[in-house]
Amino acid sequence: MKTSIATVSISGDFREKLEAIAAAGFDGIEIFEQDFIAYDGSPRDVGNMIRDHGLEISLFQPFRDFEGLPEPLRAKAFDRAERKFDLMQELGTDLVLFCSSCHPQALGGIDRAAADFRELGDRAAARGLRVGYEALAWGKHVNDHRDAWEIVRRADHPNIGLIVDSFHTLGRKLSPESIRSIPGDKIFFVQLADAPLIEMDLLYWSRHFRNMPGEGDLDVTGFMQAVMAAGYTGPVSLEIFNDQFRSANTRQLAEDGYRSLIATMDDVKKAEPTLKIDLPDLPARVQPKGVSFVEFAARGQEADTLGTLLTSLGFAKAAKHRNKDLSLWQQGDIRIVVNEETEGHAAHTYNARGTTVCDLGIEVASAKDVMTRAIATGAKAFTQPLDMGELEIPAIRGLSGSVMHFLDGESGLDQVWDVEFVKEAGADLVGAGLKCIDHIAQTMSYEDMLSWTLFYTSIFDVQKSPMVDVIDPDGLVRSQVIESRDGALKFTLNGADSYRTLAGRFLAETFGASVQHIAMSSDDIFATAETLKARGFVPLKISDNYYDDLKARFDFPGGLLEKMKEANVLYDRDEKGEFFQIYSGNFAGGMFFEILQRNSYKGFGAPNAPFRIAAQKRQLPPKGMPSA
Ligand SMILES: O=C(O)c1ccc(O)c(O)c1
Ligand SMILES: [Mg+2]
Repeated sequence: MKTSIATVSISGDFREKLEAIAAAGFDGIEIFEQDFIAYDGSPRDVGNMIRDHGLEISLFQPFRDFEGLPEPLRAKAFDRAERKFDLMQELGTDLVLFCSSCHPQALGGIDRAAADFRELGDRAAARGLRVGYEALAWGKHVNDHRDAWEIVRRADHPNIGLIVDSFHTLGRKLSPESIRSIPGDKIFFVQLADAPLIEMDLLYWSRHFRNMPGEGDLDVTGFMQAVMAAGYTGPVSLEIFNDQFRSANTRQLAEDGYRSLIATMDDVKKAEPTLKIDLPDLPARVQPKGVSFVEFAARGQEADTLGTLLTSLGFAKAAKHRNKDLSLWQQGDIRIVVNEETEGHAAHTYNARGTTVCDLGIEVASAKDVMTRAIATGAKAFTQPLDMGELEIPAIRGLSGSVMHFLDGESGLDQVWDVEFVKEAGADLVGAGLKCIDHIAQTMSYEDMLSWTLFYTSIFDVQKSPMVDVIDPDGLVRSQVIESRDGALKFTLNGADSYRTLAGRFLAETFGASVQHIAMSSDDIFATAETLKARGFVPLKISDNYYDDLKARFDFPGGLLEKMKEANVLYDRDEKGEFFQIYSGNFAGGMFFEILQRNSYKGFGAPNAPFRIAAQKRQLPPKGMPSA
């Protein structure tokens, strides 16, 4: 299976785009004419530059407003086509996309359009070129792939074929099923794009909001099943118009594109195993079992401060690594590793960002399967030299330099704590009732949210929630939940637009670190609060106004509101149950811990977020001063 991507899909100048597209693993590109025109180089040089990157030109596009014109416009359109045929031959590509006409003087009529394409087919054939016809969702007379196919069918010319584009079909809510009955060899090319479901003008939606398959709400997999069932054997190409992508990181976008294409085609293959798809068999998305460990990079005084905070939270230093400067802090099923090494990945992370989370360990059924799937979808394996007796725990680089390890029972990797660590004698493992990690909150720039979501949803069997807005006194933060079906693994992704928000300040102060807070669950938050108080833990102080408002919104059994106020507990309720939260103060440039109790409640306390953020901001030093 050949993969391709339209140059308009990603940011950068022409050369940067090519480098990123080639590095991400694509076989070819669609040259979007504007990108070519903006480039200062001859068509031959451009063609050679593309081939020097190991890429082929799978398509040249778009040619607009061709069919159905009255004379003399018609003759002019053919002349224009001949000029572009010249260009294609210089570039070295044999396929061009003609999109359905939006010309105000275009006359309708399927047979008129078919006749135009038949004549065009003769002219293309004389040069060994092929023309594909695409119905734009907003075309003047042709805006449905079924009509475009009827024109191609009646043109009845070997050099004239159809181009289908998932956006134009699915965006108009047309069923892709009719594509199944088109002869596969008459489909010359297929373009894929997803989009979030937003009610708006089709053209505007298409030109500004398309995104990578899997990032939006359209059934791109179902569309592609129909195309493959037709017997299509050509390249599968991405064509994304997105305002945000035009300014985002070029390499990241190209990697996202490749990841989305492979994951989508794998979905197509799994949904309809009888289809012929030339793609290696991949393990299915992996069912995560939970967070095995969270590793902080810290050093000296900062490591001591973190240790003091962990102690006040009920953790005990349970073990030390045999060879390395790693401490294991434990409580219930929660493991926090503090890495004070001065060489290697944690040390690099510490040097760049200060105390921060440098690694996550995820428990899975098969580490081998998750690695195979992650690597096939473009993730890079991460390795470090091992000392004697150390286990090789498979790992990949996540986004923004983070590292994710996979531990399983299958290969005994979950025994690492007994194999590599030595228990500390007399560690107080009674704790404060914290049982397990409920969720991990990652802060990122808003433009990186789709990349992270795609990263998780293409590897793990997880669902994404709709995005919600969280109001910070200094801006908006967008929040999205990524959650496994049974809730064993939950991430909340927070996207900051402005550096003035709490999330944005964290990004600025930690140079783009990712994990900002870790939420841990208790079965009895008030008992936990008592123990924590005795251990010297200082909760985030919540305003009295908050409790007055709670009193107005909910009926509480006698004494509960007072207990919450006393312990600075935040509260929420949904149709399933109740939710209690306590926050720690900030440490290390804006990180914090959350303690929570869920009584069947499914959410994350979103209504409390603005008040929690405001309280956290009161703790910060004045703007412009570094935080503790
Ligand atoms: O928005 C457009 O004009 C446009 C052009 C070419 C395409 O292939 C397409 O899907 C849309
Ligand atoms: Mg298209």
